[in-house]
Amino acid sequence: MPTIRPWEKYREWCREYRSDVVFVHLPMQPTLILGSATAAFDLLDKRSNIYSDRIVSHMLDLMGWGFDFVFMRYSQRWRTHRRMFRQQFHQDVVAKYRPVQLQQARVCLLSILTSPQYTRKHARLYVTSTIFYVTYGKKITSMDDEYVRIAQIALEGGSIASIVGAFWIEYLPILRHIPTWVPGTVSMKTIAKYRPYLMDMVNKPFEEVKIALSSGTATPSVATTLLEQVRSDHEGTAEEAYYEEVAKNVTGIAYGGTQLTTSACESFLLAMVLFPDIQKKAQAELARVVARTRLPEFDDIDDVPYIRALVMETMRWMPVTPFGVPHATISEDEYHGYHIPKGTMILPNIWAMLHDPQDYRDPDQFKPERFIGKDGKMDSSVRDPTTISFGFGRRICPGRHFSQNTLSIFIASVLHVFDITPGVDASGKLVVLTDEMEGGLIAMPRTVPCGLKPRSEQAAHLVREAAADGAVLDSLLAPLVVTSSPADCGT
Ligand code: HEM
Repeated sequence: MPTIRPWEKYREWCREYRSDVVFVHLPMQPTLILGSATAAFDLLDKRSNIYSDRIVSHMLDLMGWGFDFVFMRYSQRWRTHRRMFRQQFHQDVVAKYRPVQLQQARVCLLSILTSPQYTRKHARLYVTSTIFYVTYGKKITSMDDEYVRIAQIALEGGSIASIVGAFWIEYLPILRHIPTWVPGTVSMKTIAKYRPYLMDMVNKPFEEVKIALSSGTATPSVATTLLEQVRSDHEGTAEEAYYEEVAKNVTGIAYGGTQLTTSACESFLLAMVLFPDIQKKAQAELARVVARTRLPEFDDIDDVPYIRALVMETMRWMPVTPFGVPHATISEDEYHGYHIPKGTMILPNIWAMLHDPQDYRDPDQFKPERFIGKDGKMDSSVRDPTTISFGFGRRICPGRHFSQNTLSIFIASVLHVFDITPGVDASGKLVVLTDEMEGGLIAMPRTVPCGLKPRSEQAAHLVREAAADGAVLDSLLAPLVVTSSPADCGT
């Protein structure tokens, strides 16, 4: 199986065989690639009762990812985890996290104003600090924070372990018994390297919240809500330990989504430089609706259709999970005359679906206009890319509402305050940007601009004022203190 930008190869195969489904005979792993939205909806949505399983990955399992219901088999254990997670992140609940998202977006504006050459780092910090605050009530002021570093390394391990076809252990599980000192045991060495970080990522912050809760000093968060709920429902029962573990697991999962949301923020920044006319149009809408005398709020988003379309186009143009998370069949099936065996891995080629010229003309162009009708309102006849980019059926991303809010307020805030240009690298050369993506399960733009300049003195003043007048209150306010790390301009 291709391991570098596999989504492009998968599309090639579908074109070569003139089919929107292509069957690949991997050793011991029948695999079906879905190349069109129709095939994905037909199978993963309409037949979700048999298409909602996951393939057991020996790499992920041995690394410790069994806690994460993203990778769990379709089972009662998965249902319990998903239900508990959903209680904290469904559409109506996520509105309560908006003040944190807004506050962090403004901290991010101040950081960009102070050191635009670190824009990529600031965007990462924005998404990360938001999720850490919401899940653990923990304030994160730097990407050098111990917990952030642990989580980043753990996720790097997850991303590497999930590359389809990259590790022999998936096909020869017996390899797990070969000691790591034997030359060539890449799988076991990779597992041994990342597992300790994963354990710390899940356990450490949760244990901290538990201690704080017992001493009455915990900041309200998803973790405290879940712990209190477990205590009220199960204290003293045989199930208490089990539900507490579920609470720990679902809280630990949320950080996984930060990589994806960060990638989406980065794609937006890149698109604004590669398509400068779109940037100007979006800024004009914000100037008209929000006016230059204040910063955007969540309530403004309903009144700026072009910005909403721009958020949708960001999710379409550079999908951050280009082939989603593979599903698996629970029983055998038939589709368009093809026999699909039980246990088949299903790879939805999300990237190809979102670049299908039949649904999205000139798919490589960044054109929010495609989602807006002649009346200036959202055109519901054009397929909303978020019905694809967040996956399908019973496994659809349960963090999507939270993530969309994080992305929308970032986009509106940055565009209202800054002109986005390529920027210069450490040697003073203009950054050369490309629309290439890199990564595996999670993809990101290879280059990100860092030339963000305040649109006016008034815009810069608004950002400083928001910081000074207490709209953003505490130490979170401090713009990222950049120490010795090199500028992350471009890459
Ligand atoms: C741009 C941001 C995001 C994108 C594009 C995205 C996309 C996806 C996709 C494609 C899946 C697999 C769905 C399937 O199996 O068909 C998924 C699953 C999941 N996502 Fe997201 N996601 C994002 C952000 C988040 C965030 C912020 C969170 C947490 C707050 C989150 C939590 C989850 C969880 C828990 C699952 C597993 C669902 C299951 O297997 O039942 N995601 N996401």
